[in-house]
Amino acid sequence: MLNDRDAVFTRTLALAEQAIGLSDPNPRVGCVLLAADGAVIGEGHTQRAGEAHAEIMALRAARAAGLDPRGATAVVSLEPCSHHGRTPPCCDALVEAGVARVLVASTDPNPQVAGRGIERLRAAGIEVELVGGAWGMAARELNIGFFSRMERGLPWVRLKIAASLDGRTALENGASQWITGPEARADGHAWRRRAGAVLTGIGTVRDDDPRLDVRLVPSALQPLRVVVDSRLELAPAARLLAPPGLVLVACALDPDGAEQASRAAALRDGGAELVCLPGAGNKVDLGRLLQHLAEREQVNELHIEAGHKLNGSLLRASLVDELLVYLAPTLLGLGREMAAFGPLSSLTEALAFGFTGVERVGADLRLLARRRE
Ligand SMILES: NC(=O)C1=CN([C@@H]2O[C@H](COP(=O)(O)OP(=O)(O)OC[C@H]3O[C@@H](n4cnc5c(N)ncnc54)[C@H](OP(=O)(O)O)[C@@H]3O)[C@@H](O)[C@H]2O)C=CC1
Ligand SMILES: Nc1c(N[C@@H]2O[C@H](COP(=O)(O)O)[C@@H](O)[C@H]2O)[nH]c(=O)[nH]c1=O
Repeated sequence: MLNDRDAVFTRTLALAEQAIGLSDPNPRVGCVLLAADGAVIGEGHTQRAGEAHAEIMALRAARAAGLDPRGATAVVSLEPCSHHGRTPPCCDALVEAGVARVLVASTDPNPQVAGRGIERLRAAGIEVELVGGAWGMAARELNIGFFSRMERGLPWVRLKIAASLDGRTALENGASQWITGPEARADGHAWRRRAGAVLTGIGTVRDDDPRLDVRLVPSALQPLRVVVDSRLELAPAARLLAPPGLVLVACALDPDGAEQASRAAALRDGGAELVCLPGAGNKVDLGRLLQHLAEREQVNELHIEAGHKLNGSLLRASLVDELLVYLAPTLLGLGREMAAFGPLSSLTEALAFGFTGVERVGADLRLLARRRE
């Protein structure tokens, strides 16, 4: 029985959270169906892309329990879809089911459809309330990458760094495994799971031969692995070319040019996709790469685990929205910094972030900070 609005939206958002690592590139949405007395008659969340949305799952659950959704209130975290994508519109399903009222936490940020679902439901005689406020913000926060892709044509870029207390991410000789403890590393995988892609630089692949997959926490999906590799130096034997998941190599050379055609062929034979995005100084254009990831690969959240050079370039170009920093209670002295940029000539040039979270994870600290405009 959910009579209280906060309780019902808490449940709706908890359902939506269950779509993390499942529904990408579709948004994470939850739906609760309530009878007139507040009894929950069905609930659901978005499934894999191409499969049922939250509203359909909730209607199915009600019917499977022998309960009639006619006259019910549907509580949804995001406006029901009104268009034919890979599945038919949820609005039509709610209308056909005879739902009397719909409470919506947030509108859909997709400019082509925003507000249309609400209009369509109202046109069918359903009472619709756009609740917004704190619940609208919570629905948006859970889908921060989807909103970013729809509103800016860019993924939400989260840079993960594992560092010592004195800010070192590796020793001078490149050794870095491991600075943080097992709990922090598993937590890092939970953040990888939220992302449509994990991005790194060729320097990290050379030094660490990382896998960059999600394996320390369960996940239905694996993120795309992306390597910034201007000169196409990635070795076909690199571990990240092994399953699971796909790999995209971003280079600045024509991959089919005479000199690198055989290297390109070897990478393609290994299952990698290559994209040529040349920028200044014969390096990959990082801004165009982010656009490519949003537009072509439909990446909502981009998780970066790169070394100091690529981190520095991304930060300096204001391409990072959020920092996810794990701090280990150790000092490493001289070594590689978090991000190589500068030197700045004045403190007013500092890249400014605001802390949004701090938590102890095992023996380490996890800090979250967002870029200040
Ligand atoms: N503790 C931690 O959280 C982590 C630590 N590490 C450590 O970091 C070290 C590796 O660092 P690093 O060598 O800096 O590796 P990076 O992952 O930063 O890769 C460096 C490469 O990134 C590319 N790059 C940098 N800037 C640009 C730009 N503006 N445009 C396009 N491409 C760019 C360059 O590739 P190209 O030359 O092809 O243009 C450069 O060689 C290792 O010791 C590793 O263990 C790595 C990841 C995380
Ligand atoms: N050293 C370091 C991290 N390093 C990051 O993890 C990558 C290895 O990923 P994988 O091969 O999937 O296990 C490595 O290349 C680097 O990006 N991460 C952490 O949580 N803590 C650490 O101390």
